[in-house]
Amino acid sequence: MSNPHLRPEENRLSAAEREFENSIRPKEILDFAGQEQIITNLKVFIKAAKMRGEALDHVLFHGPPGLGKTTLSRIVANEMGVNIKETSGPVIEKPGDLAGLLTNLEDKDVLFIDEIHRLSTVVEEYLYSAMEDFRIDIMIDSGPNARSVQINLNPFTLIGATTRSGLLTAPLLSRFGIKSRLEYYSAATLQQIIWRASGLLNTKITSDAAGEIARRSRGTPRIANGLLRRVRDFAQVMGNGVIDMEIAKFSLKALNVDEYGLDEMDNRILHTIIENFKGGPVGITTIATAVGEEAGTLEEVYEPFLIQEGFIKRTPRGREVTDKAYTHLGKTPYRGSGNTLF
Ligand SMILES: Nc1ncnc2c1ncn2[C@@H]1O[C@H](COP(=O)(O)OP(=O)(O)OP(=O)(O)O)[C@@H](O)[C@H]1O
Ligand SMILES: [Mg+2]
Repeated sequence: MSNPHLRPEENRLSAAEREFENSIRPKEILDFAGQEQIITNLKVFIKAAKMRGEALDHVLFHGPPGLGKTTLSRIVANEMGVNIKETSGPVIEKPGDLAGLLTNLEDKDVLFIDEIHRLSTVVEEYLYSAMEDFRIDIMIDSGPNARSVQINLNPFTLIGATTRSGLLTAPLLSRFGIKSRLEYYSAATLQQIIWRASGLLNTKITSDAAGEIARRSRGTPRIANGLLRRVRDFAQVMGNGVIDMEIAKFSLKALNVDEYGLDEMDNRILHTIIENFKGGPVGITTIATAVGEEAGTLEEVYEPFLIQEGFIKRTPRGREVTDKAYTHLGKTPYRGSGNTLF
C-alpha cells in the first residue's frame, strides 16, 4: 500500500529501491560528488561551529528530487559528530508531536525535517521560538489546571529539505542561517557517481558505458543509480556481467530511456506546448492545467532542467519551446506568420 505521508515521487520508490539507495548513499563528505560550492561552504561552517563548540546554524537544502538533500543532511550530522533524528513535514501533526521530538534532542543534535514545506501552520509557528531561542512552551495538566510552561531545549540544528522552497513562508525562511540550493549534476560528475556505485555493487563497468548512462540521467544521481541497477541486470543476463558500451546502449534502448534523460512529464510538457499552443509562448498555469500538475511543481521541479538543457525558454509572454524540443520530438518547428523573418 502506498504511504500517504510520502510525496508521489517517493511512493514510486519500492522498498527494494529505497534499500538499494541507502546501501550506496555516501556517508562521508569525501564520497559526496559535485555541488562543490555548497560543500566548500559547509566545510567552513561546520569547522567554525566545532571550533566554537556550538551547534551548527539551521540549514535549508532545497532543489529538485534525487539531487542529494537527504544524503547531505546525514553527512552534515556525521561531520558534526552528532545524532540525527529524521522526520517529515506531514508526519508532525500537532505542536505536541514536535515538542516530543525537540525535547529528546541531545546537545547539538540534528533534527531533519524532510518536506518542510508541508508543515501545518500551527506546527510551523511553534517551531519559530525553538529555532530562535531554543525554547518552547508546553501545556501541562488539563481542564481548569491547564497552564503553559516554558522549557529550554538543548541547542540543536534544524535541517530542512524541500523540493518546493517557493511554498515556504518568509518567517520560516529567515530562520535558516544557511540556505543551499542543489543544482543538477554534470554528466562528468554523474559518471563518477556511477563509477563509485558500480564498485559498491561489485559490478564492472567501462568508463564510456558509465558516461553513456550519466548523459541520460537527467542530471540526477538517483536516476543514474537507478539506471545502473537495471543495466546491470541486462549485463548479467545477456553478457558476462560487465557493463560495456554495447550493453549500456542496448539496455537503455530496451528501457525506453530518452536520449537526453527526459522523463515522461518532461516530454508531456514539451508535447503539450507544441501541440496545444503552437510552441508557445504560453503561461505556466495554462501548461499546468493542460498536463494536470501544479504550476509550482512545474516551475520548481520540471522546468529548471528543461530550461538548463535548452528545450524551453522563458519569455515575457510565457514559456516557449526551442527548435531543440521540436527536433527531439521529431516535429517540424511551427512558424506562425508573425514569427517569420523572411
Ligand atoms: N553527490 C552525490 N554523490 C553520490 N551519490 C549521490 C549524491 N547525491 C545523491 N546521491 C545518491 O542519490 C540518491 C538520492 O539522493 P537523496 O535521497 O539524498 O536525494 P534527495 O534530494 O533527498 O531527494 P528527494 O527530494 O526525493 O528527497 C541517494 O541514494 C544517493 O546515494
Ligand atoms: Mg530526500
